[in-house]
Amino acid sequence: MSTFAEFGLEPDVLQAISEMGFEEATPIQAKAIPVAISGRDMIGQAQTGTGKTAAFGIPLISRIPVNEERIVALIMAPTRELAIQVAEEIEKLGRFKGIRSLAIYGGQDISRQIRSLKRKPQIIIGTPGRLLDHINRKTIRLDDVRTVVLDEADEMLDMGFMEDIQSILKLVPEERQTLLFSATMPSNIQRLAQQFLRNPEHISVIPKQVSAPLIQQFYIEVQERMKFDGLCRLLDMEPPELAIIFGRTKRRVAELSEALMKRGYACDGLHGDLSQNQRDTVMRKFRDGSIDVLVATDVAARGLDVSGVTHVINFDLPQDPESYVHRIGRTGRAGREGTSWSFVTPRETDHLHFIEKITRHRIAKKPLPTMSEAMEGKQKLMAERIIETVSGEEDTAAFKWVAMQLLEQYDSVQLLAAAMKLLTGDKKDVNIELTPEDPIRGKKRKFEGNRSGSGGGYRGGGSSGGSSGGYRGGSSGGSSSGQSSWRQGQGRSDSRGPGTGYGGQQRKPYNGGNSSSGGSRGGEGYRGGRTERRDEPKGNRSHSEDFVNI
Ligand SMILES: Nc1ncnc2c1ncn2[C@@H]1O[C@H](COP(=O)(O)OP(=O)(O)OP(=O)(O)O)[C@@H](O)[C@H]1O
Ligand SMILES: [Mg+2]
Repeated sequence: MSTFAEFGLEPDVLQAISEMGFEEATPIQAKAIPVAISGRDMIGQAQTGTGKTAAFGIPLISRIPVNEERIVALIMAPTRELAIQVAEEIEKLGRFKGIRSLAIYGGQDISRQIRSLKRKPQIIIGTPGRLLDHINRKTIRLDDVRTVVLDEADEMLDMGFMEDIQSILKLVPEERQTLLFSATMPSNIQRLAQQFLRNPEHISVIPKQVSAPLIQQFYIEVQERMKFDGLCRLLDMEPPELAIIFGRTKRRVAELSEALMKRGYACDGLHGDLSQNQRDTVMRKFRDGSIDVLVATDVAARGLDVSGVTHVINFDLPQDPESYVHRIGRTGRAGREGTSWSFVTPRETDHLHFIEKITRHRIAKKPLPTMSEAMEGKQKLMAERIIETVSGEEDTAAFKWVAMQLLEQYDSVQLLAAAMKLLTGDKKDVNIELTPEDPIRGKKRKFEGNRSGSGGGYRGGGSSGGSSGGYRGGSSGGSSSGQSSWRQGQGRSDSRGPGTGYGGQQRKPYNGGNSSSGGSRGGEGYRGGRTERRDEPKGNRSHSEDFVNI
């Protein structure tokens, strides 16, 4: 358990941390902050939702002189939404010190970004494509950059950003610090690390199981054609506070969000075919709770941190175990609990078992919710809302006269039942037809089963020893990280009150990261041999638009 004061941070930075509601450092922060402040290169791996952003953000801000007027730090992230979010966190952390940061991403008016660059930010947070665009226009110079952070580095490689990253890093002085962060470290990351990092410290607080510990994971075996009704029943049976539903392709997400809207759910879709304005609007609505269901492609799988996400639903299974880990990691964050559901068609059960094997976590099978379970869930929600309204502050005076008149003529139970039926807004008669998706081909990975080889897998750093794949629990040195109970003391409070059935969720003490030593069982040798999961060829890339095809 570490308090932030132990790192010898400046008062301005400590004040910012405290105003953000952080009382104790998370395990990755406790280990990474001192190393990063010392200026060393580092590979940092820790479960989703455990504060990796501040783990690199705090040292970054601490190392920048207040009166610096040049760009001295660069953070790269794979998606626009993540760049925006990381920029917001950096902004908060650097507020009292007066650090200026700027997000640079595709889809946003470039001249506006050029105007903002005149404010002389010290930290740039960007997606690779747009960054290169600015570099080529000479509106961004990297000659003075002393620290580079690659957030979700493995995803950036996977999205085909290797060349862009190479071109960008060539322009950064060699005398620099490079930090690389992700919850997953497939073996291709080694290539990147070898090329760009110098004698990096491996810091990992991944226990045997890489997925976040506070997520209950379930799956439902369901025929493709039953998925949509199954989804509606699930949402009714277990009404989420906020939910993210992942679909495989952009078309799928567009169809699904439209279908859910038709059935009366407050939802919207997020995918790479939308304009940046539309994407921003959807994210804003989701963050402020005007919608409670976000349907998204994997564009939302990495890094996004939305307080109050209680459920993640894989409407379609992801292609690879890393995606699964990151997708479900949108819930169960910052010491809170969450639930994930995955729909698995009969032909995909092998693929699900493969995900279980690689993530070293059993996913419990549950039956498809029945219509009556769904109805019960809906009614319970309605009853809670009514009670909340009756006992709350809400002014119902305007309706009382009508209520009294109705009660004179009709039975009270009948009246309330009718009102609830109307309130539930049941639109299950609305006919919905989704274009069916092919099942994920659970094809064998190239290196699967290579038990003796030097195959990849999730490499947690830290631990020495064997070279076979699988998840490596990294912090073999018996870290003190396990029992800390970091959580936010204040700051992001949930706007929603109790009554949705999830509002009063307790924050649990953090108990991730208590890694057993030498966590590797070795053997899976998974090398992330990802088949194309995206629905657009890589060739469409241009530097003026970010390449985001999900
Ligand atoms: N020390 C802390 N105490 C309490 N809350 C914290 C602390 N550090 C970070 N948080 C909060 O935890 C949440 C998750 O943090 P963050 O997004 O950095 O996680 P992450 O490890 O980067 O996850 P992912 O792998 O999904 O990107 C954020 O809301 C953040 O504000
Ligand atoms: Mg992150």
